Amino acid sequence: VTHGATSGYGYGVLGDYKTLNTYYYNGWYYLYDVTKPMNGVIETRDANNGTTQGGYSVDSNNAFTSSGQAADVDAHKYAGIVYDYYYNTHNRNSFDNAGSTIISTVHYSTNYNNAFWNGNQMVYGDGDGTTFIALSGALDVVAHELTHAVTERTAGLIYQDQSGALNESMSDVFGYFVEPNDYLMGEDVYTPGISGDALRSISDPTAYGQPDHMNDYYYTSSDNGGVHTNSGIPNKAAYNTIVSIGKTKAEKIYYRALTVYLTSSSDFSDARAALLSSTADLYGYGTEYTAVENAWDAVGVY
Ligand SMILES: O=C(O)[C@H](CCc1ccccc1)CC1(C(=O)N[C@@H](Cc2c[nH]c3ccccc23)C(=O)O)CCCC1
Ligand SMILES: [Ca+2]
Ligand SMILES: [Zn+2]
Repeated sequence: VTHGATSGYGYGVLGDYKTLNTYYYNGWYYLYDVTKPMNGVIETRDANNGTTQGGYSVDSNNAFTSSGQAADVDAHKYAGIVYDYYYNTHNRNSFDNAGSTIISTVHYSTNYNNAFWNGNQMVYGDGDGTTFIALSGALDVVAHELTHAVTERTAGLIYQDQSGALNESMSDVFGYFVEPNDYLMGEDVYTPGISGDALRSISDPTAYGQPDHMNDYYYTSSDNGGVHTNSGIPNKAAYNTIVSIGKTKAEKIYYRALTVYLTSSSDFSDARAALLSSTADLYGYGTEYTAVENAWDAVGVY
């Protein structure tokens, strides 16, 4: 066979073994996944501590087992898991619902304690080893970043003030829906020397300095009007909703609100209305509807 889909394996950022959808071509194995429906492709690249998109992550024997490959392994595996979540749960084919290739670049810059969606692709730093380890090592972070792409292609929530905090919240909330084993964000890659902490918590935003009520909205000019702080308020409302109606119904109303009702300038009150409309569409005006009303009442958003 000259080229084609292959199955490889590797070790992730936390040293865990995982199988990989790779692609063989001309003597090299690529982190290039062509197994998704409707030709959705996932490709992973390596910036080699530079700040370019980098070249394809490749290996000579389809075993991505070196320490330098761990970030590549997780970025690739987790992007595939997030693709599968959106396709299987919401029938969405990639971030644009048109099967666009999902591109990740790892080893971005040096000691880079962050990750981002740059409008075209995901980019992950390695962390400095104290504040963070390689950020693609957390499935909820990967889901957070890819959800920015979904939001951009749907509601288009402007990344400023309340619409920006909603944008942030959607990424944290879908980060939970993809990785529902805790209500924390980023715990797997944050402060390796400290256990049990995280970047944020949707069950208790105040644990990490975020407000969980409109009375404590943080007015600031930094961070696009405090989008990573004020997201605590809609995050808490989402937690309240999840606890009362369950994940399966909650993720349906959130996806419908994001793709049908929310717009670029939606504020918190618009989000309440969007979620209530979505709930009514899907489940009527019964217990689920009341639960969503209560969830937002509790954070002071009407
Ligand atoms: O996607 C996002 O919202 C964040 C993107 C941040 C960014 C934006 C523009 C250019 C570069 C970086 C990245 C994440 C984030 O929430 N970052 C926060 C918290 C944070 C991470 N690393 C930091 C270093 C210093 C200060 C704050 C941070 C932020 O940038 O505020 C999301 C999940 C994990 C990292
Ligand atoms: Ca988590
Ligand atoms: Zn974000």
